[in-house]
Amino acid sequence: MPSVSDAEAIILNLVQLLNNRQDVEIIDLLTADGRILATPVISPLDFPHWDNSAMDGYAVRYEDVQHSNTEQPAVLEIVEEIPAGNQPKSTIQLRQAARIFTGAVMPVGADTVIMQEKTRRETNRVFILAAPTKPQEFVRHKASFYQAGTQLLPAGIKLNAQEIAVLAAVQCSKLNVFRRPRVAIFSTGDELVTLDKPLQPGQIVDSNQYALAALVKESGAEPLLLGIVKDDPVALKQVFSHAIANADIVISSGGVSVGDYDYVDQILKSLEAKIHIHSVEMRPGKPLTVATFPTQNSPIYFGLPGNPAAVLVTFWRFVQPTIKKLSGLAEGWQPVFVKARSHDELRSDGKRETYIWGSLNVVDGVYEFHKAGGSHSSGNLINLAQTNALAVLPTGTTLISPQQEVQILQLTTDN
Ligand SMILES: Nc1nc2c(c(=O)[nH]1)N[C@H]1C(S)=C(S)[C@@H](COP(=O)(O)OP(=O)(O)OC[C@H]3O[C@@H](n4cnc5c(N)ncnc54)[C@H](O)[C@@H]3O)O[C@H]1N2
Ligand code: MOO
Ligand SMILES: [Mg+2]
Repeated sequence: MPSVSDAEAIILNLVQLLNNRQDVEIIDLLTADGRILATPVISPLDFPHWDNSAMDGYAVRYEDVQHSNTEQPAVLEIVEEIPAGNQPKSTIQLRQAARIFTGAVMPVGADTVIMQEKTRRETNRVFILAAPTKPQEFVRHKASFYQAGTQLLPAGIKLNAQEIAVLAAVQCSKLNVFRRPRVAIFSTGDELVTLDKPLQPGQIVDSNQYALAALVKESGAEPLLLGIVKDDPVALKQVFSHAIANADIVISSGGVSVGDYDYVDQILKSLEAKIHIHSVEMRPGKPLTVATFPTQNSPIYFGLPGNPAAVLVTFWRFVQPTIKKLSGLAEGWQPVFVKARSHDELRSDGKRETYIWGSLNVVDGVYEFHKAGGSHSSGNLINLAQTNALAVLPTGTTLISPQQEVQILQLTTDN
């Protein structure tokens, strides 16, 4: 049975990245947040586009004001007023200044701006009450932030507000992003019903389908919901075939253990799948199955164990990084681990790497993990609500005492 880190390496090695030519769509900038840029962006514009003032004040020649102070202020003639958005008309000569405002174009001849708080004005003259600390003070020079023609944004980054602002500033209204990965999801089990049906004895709601749909969307992919499939090899094979043909990743839950009605293994064999993982040394999630198929562009198949907590834990640990890596993200698709102080005692039998759900908070600037109250059975989904972290006890560790340090998997979808 592979360890969790061996299983992770096997899985991430199976990922075929989306292609930056075929798997691209053109979208409007207003809908770009959260998408992954497929083509680098180069702009023909310099930033700033022209020399401009960083302050409301006066554009001057440094040589005129370098020795100014309150006792002996330089006195300059104001020859022009330049609000933002206007093109200056005059050239600033010796002992001249232009009234200027933040963001306005610097006039030719001036090289320095004096903020208005360091000046006194009398009609068309300005007294400079303090020398600038250096030549060119408060001038934002053309191309000092970004030079036209160089790479502005690389491919493979996730677009957030910062990048969208940059793209707007360079007038990029349409852009190439990777299409969202398609993830087929189905649940297996004769006991499962949709949530709108009255529950008969022995039946439960197929909550895994809802959990997985939300997880897939949070990871930036598009879920293809294939519903509930009975524990029937014929029906299962049909849904498997449809899923394989229509998705980049296929996820099923249930039916991967050793019970008489756990048919997944049998179906995979009949589809000539290559089974890469059959079980993992972890709790919950031991019977995780991972396979690929002998088709071109085979999706990666994840047979997640049916227990609701096992579904979430194995998704966070293995499926989410797989989706993110496949989606074109150049980096930052790996799970994020942090160290925290455990508020509670955490226990494991030490036989498998154990994931204990709870919440991660910052207390006095230090991460603190609180174990969720209630049962930590992998069949219990109730106390998973309101959690945001998993404490990880490696194989061989049986106890983490209160206040002891513990490794935490953060359950953020963003990074
Ligand atoms: N003899 C053994 N029995 C089990 C083993 C084992 O090693 N030997 N492993 C246990 C572990 S660990 C897990 S995890 C489960 C995995 O079971 P399956 O993947 O075969 O899943 P099922 O048997 O179909 O269901 C398990 C459990 O989860 C509930 N379930 C299933 N699907 C859903 C759904 N869509 N929504 C909500 N709940 C679901 C189902 O009713 C069962 O209670 O096997 C153990 N047994
Ligand atoms: O692998 Mo499990 O421990 O019941 O989820
Ligand atoms: Mg079973």
